[in-house]
Amino acid sequence: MVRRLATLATCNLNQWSMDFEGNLGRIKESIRQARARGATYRVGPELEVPGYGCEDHFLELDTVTHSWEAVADLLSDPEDLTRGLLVDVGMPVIHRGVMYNCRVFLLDGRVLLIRPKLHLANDGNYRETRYFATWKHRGRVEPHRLPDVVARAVAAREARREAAAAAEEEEDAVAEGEEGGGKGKGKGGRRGGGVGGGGDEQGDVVPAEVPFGDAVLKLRDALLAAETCEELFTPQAPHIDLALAGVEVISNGSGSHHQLRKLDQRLDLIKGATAKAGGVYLYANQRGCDGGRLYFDGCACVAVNGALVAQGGQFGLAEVEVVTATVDLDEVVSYRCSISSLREQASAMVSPALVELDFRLCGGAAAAAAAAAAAAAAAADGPAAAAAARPLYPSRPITPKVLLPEEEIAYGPACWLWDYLRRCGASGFLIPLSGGADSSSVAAIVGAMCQLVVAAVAAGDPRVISDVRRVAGYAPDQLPSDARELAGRLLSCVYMGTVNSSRETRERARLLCEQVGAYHLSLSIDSVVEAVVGLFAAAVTGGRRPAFKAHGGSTAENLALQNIQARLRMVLAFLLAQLLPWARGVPHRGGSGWLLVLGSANVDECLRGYLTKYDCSSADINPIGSISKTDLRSFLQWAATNLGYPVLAEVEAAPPTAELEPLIEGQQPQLDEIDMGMTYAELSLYGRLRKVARAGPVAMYNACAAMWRGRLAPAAIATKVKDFFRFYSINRHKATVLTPSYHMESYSPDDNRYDHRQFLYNVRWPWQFKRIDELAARDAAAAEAVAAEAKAAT
Ligand SMILES: Nc1ncnc2c1ncn2[C@@H]1O[C@H](COP(=O)(O)OP(=O)(O)OC[C@H]2O[C@@H]([n+]3cccc(C(=O)O)c3)[C@H](O)[C@@H]2O)[C@@H](O)[C@H]1O
Ligand SMILES: Nc1ncnc2c1ncn2[C@@H]1O[C@H](COP(=O)(O)OP(=O)(O)OP(=O)(O)O)[C@@H](O)[C@H]1O
Ligand SMILES: NC(=O)CC[C@H](N)C(=O)O
Repeated sequence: MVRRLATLATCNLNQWSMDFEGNLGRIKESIRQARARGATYRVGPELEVPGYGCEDHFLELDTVTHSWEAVADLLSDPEDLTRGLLVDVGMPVIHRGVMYNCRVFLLDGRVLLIRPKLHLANDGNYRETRYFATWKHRGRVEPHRLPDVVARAVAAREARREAAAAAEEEEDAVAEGEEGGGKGKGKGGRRGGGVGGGGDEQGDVVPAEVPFGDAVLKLRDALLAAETCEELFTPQAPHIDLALAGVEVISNGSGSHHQLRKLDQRLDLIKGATAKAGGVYLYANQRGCDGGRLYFDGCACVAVNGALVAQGGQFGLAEVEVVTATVDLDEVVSYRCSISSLREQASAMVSPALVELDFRLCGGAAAAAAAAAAAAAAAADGPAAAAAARPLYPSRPITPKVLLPEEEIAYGPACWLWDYLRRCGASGFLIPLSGGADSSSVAAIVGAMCQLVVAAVAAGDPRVISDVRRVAGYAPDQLPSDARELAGRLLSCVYMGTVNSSRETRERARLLCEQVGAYHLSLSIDSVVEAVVGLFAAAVTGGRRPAFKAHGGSTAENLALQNIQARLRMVLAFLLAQLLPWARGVPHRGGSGWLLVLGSANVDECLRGYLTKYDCSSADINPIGSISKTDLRSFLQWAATNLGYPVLAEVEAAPPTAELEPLIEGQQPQLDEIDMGMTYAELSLYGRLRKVARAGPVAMYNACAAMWRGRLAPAAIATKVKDFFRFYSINRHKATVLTPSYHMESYSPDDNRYDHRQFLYNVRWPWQFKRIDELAARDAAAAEAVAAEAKAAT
């Protein structure tokens, strides 16, 4: 018996919002790779044509027009990339005056079906309902008129193919005499029975209209349908009805961002989708920084009947990564038939809207053509590729690869930084490096980036090679082979010490630069601080100088003297970023280049406001702005060994300090957790309760009281919660100017895109705090009553 075996392709693409040319190039490359592996279906990420993160650009009609232009280019591509390969791309489409987030199915130079998204993503960083509507006419298909640019492209391809066929016939006639030259010879013999596809050899008129709706593609040998990203996450996910309706292949083109420890959830959903109802599930995703704070973390994969059979990388520098699996569609039928309850539900299912298509996923003419293309590519590529083109066997289940959180912290931000650097025109990074945990983590992440770049160069990635040559200024015959050498070109760090700095932090900063390979400067900025304070005293107070608390000054003086050190560091950092390349004589595209200033405030200090507004926490971008101190500390431990920067273990072990107040007997008196009045562990808890668990002050008191019952008195818990809300609200204004950060943590307080709240509060919270006090009194009385009862019982 002939099994229904099909090779199907999905991919991770590093798209860049609004870069239509680059995006189309990457889409084409993924199609080429899918063809070379003999695939008959290729699915790409959500909105891959314009890029997922276009945001309000989606409101510009240009964005839709350019997307169609790109599709037209793809359909009429001289390589005929859609011949014999069902291509499924993501783009916005306007239908009857409404914009939808769509999948567009292409085959043989034609558009076959446009499938709009049914459930939009609108939580956290997602705002899809701002641009798109959901498709509400479930199970219905309507005609959609294609724009002229597409109709013309279809016609141009038809004309080209007809001309080629005529030329071929003429050649055959000349070579073989009049008996040769049968029509359609060697073309696979498909004939159009459905909409759009399959009629290309019959000289059909170009269809100006195509079906639009949540239809299933009824192929000659399989049923195939799409769901899009968020739909997988919904309680009534479309894949359930699709599977019950007998759809064997379900694809999901996604634009899904990285968040620490999130991959597990995504894989569970994908495996769960096919474990319950059987089927083949193909997941495609964007990968990289597409121009904003999010990092899309790829992980394209294929699951069959609850087991993962292929998985692409989560982080990586390759712009195009195609993942293929060979699947046995009969295994899907067999799996489903074996579950009685599934049979019962499936038999009650009403048929979905179908779009018929004369095309086979398995073994048919298209597959043969694809296999021939694969064999040809293999022959050209040598024995390894030839092996890949041998007869089909179903892909076997694999163990899902899920990275440690420490690895996610290293490689997600490292890849985000690489995308940002190569796309923004800078020649490297500048880090104001204090030798503390935060800025050291950022330096280590840049080191990890250099390691990834060197590995990609060694693997021969042409894109990385050309990017690194351009950004780091290598000569045409030169390439980086050592991550430390590359770091010496791309990373400059500056320690800006004062009399309040310790020898230890200065030394750790120096050592870290040595281990990473970064260019290092160590400065004393006392004279600059002195100049500014001196100016203030001369101009404002007639020579009376502010003093630190340790020297008898007030709180206001003490804070002002700290903040001026911190803010001057920011000014110096930007000056150095502008002029260091010039000072070092580094050639960069005819000039001397400039550096991106990296910030390193972590999520907890932003939440509490424990930072000086517009000091070095203000930078161009911040790779760790939404990572908690707790996670950063385990990252440092991991990186000391795994990235090969041993000094990070010492950095991690040192108590966090701002080093802004005078040393007392050579010791640093200012420790973060004491200064803040709360620990980083507590802050992390408050952060999660506030944002993830949506707790207001009273709900947070109740949650903490439940957690800390018996360990802390209710009044003490009430004080902690009130302290947190007081500091949070006093400092909320700082969140409005946070440096754009890689978004990694669900409790990020990033005011700009993610955590939308007011920034002027009544910091006494009179209503809420009174309620907390009442609850604390009630809890204390209850605890006393329990204790009294227990005492009476003994
Ligand atoms: N509601 C409001 N809306 C808009 N702006 C408001 C505002 N309230 C104050 N402001 C402005 O903000 C200023 C106060 O903020 P800012 O100047 O930052 O000063 P501030 O928050 O008072 O002090 C900075 C704090 O961060 C600590 N620090 C400093 C350096 C490093 C580290 C560390 O991370 O280790 C910590 C330092 O010890 C101190 O506790 C005010 O002078 C005012 O200009
Ligand atoms: N002595 C210094 N030299 C260079 N940069 C410094 C110095 N002190 C602070 N900075 C910069 O200012 C930022 C904010 O300073 P802060 O004292 O708040 O450090 P932090 O957020 O605790 O970070 P870290 O753990 O890196 O010290 C630091 O992350 C660092 O980039
Ligand atoms: N683009 C989307 O639909 C993404 C939404 C989804 N919840 C995710 O984070 O992956």
